[in-house]
Amino acid sequence: MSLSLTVVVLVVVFIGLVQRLWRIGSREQGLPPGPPTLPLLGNLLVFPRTRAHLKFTEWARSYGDIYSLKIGSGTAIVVSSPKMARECFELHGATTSDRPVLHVAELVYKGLEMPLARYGPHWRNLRRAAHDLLNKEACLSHLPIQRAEASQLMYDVLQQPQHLYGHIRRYAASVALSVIFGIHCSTYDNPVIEEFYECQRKWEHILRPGGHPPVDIFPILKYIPERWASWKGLCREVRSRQRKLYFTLLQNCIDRIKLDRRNNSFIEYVLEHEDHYGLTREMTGYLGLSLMEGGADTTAIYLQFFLVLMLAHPDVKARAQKEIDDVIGDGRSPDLEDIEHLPYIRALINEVHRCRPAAPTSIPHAATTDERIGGFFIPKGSMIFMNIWGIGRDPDLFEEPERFWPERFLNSEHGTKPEVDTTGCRSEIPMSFGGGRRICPGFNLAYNSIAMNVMNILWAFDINLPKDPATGKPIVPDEDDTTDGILLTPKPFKYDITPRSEARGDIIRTQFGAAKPTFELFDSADLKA
Ligand code: HEM
Repeated sequence: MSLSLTVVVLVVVFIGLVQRLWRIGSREQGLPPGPPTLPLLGNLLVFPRTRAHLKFTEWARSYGDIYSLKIGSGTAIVVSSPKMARECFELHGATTSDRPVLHVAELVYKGLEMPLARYGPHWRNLRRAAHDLLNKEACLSHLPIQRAEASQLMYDVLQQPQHLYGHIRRYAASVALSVIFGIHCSTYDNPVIEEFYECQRKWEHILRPGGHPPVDIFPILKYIPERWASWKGLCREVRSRQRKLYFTLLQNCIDRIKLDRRNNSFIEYVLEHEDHYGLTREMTGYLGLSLMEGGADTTAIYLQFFLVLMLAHPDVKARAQKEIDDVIGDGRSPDLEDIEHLPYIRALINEVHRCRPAAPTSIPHAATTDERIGGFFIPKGSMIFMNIWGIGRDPDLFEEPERFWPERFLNSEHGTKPEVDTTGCRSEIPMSFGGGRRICPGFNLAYNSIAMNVMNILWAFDINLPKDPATGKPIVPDEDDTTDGILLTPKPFKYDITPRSEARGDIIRTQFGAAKPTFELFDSADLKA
């Protein structure tokens, strides 16, 4: 080959390479529309690093209920209507139920935690076991401890109203610990509860924007030595602290079985049926961890938002309290069955879910094969977000979507405008629990906790805006003052909470006293304590 021919070949190869590289980051033929891309980077520079749900929702108004974002050569899909969510996660559930591989999650969980586990036999085994704990009938057997815990929450608020925030967090973690590991934690400063929330806090710190470099987009960053990568040390710390916590709780269950002192906790049951569920001991430990992580924070967040919304919307609170007074009165506190007779409070519960979903962009799913959804091409490996926040605020679906207005759920089962076609929506499960095969398995347990405590709080307490001592003006909480991340947690807020009557205070005290035998079963369960 002559020199000039070699040069021509090299130039052609070079141009070909440049063209290929240039195409990286651009939107492939057939993908859903989306914001304009840049060569190599795609939408990386505009991809929201904080409060992603707000930008996702703004883009949904421009690009529709399914749109795409390019992140380098990768693709993210955002789904923003109930109809598209159903098509994507239910009709195509066989191929859209995977999770994206996140390097930091691999370092902490090694693929064993259920919410982030890949779609496959390991996840299926965990999910099957979780279903046996959390299905509607199984949740009936958790009602005694849930009722006892709810009575403690009311009692704690009565005794120490200034620690409302901590009481709610204790309640949510202790219900999950009792049901899963058979351990009741009577105070917020209990070491198990403290360690649980501390591990959660550290994990959220790693996941926060800037908490680690974009290792999933630039895999070469994985090889940065640990002395220059503090996030790696933090991942190791979280992993070891979590293992210590959850495998100690697991050991407690093993010891109780050995001593024949079972208290019917879920993990005791799983330990005796590991073969049936196809679980190793390691997986059983991570099952307990997954359920704790999925169940405690989310329930606490819901109840905290409920209180913030009651403070900010006294008219709604007053209507809900009138309803509960008419049905329950002064002589007893509400019970779970009462919810059937309280349509306004049911509507209020749905409206809190709509306005303040705990996980506004859910946990991302991933596609295991090339798919066609909504008439568009969805490539294998795409990350798929369910934009729960955007769905709840779609003006085509909801009248005055920014308004906190429970009445919308009185007029229509789904809270949507009358002309909206809701065929196929799962009426019993609000969108804030995700969708498809990965839909939250804890819905029934969460629903019972939420219904009991919302009714109890409205019945027992008046929650009002406190006055600024300097100006005398009421301090209205900022509903948007939350942490940022997969979960949006309201920051501690100011409030005035008082019992609604002496008679109701007495009922709370009596009821808490009557709950003691239920707690005893779980209090004596911590063999190490
Ligand atoms: C208000 C309360 C709750 C909310 C808003 C909530 C919300 C969610 C959401 C949005 C997902 C992701 C669904 C998806 O990928 O499509 C999820 C998953 C999950 N939740 Fe919940 N959740 C709540 C309570 C609970 C409870 C009480 C438990 C268990 C005790 C629980 C355990 C889980 C687990 C294990 C997953 C992972 C499921 C999987 O990947 O297969 N959650 N939850």
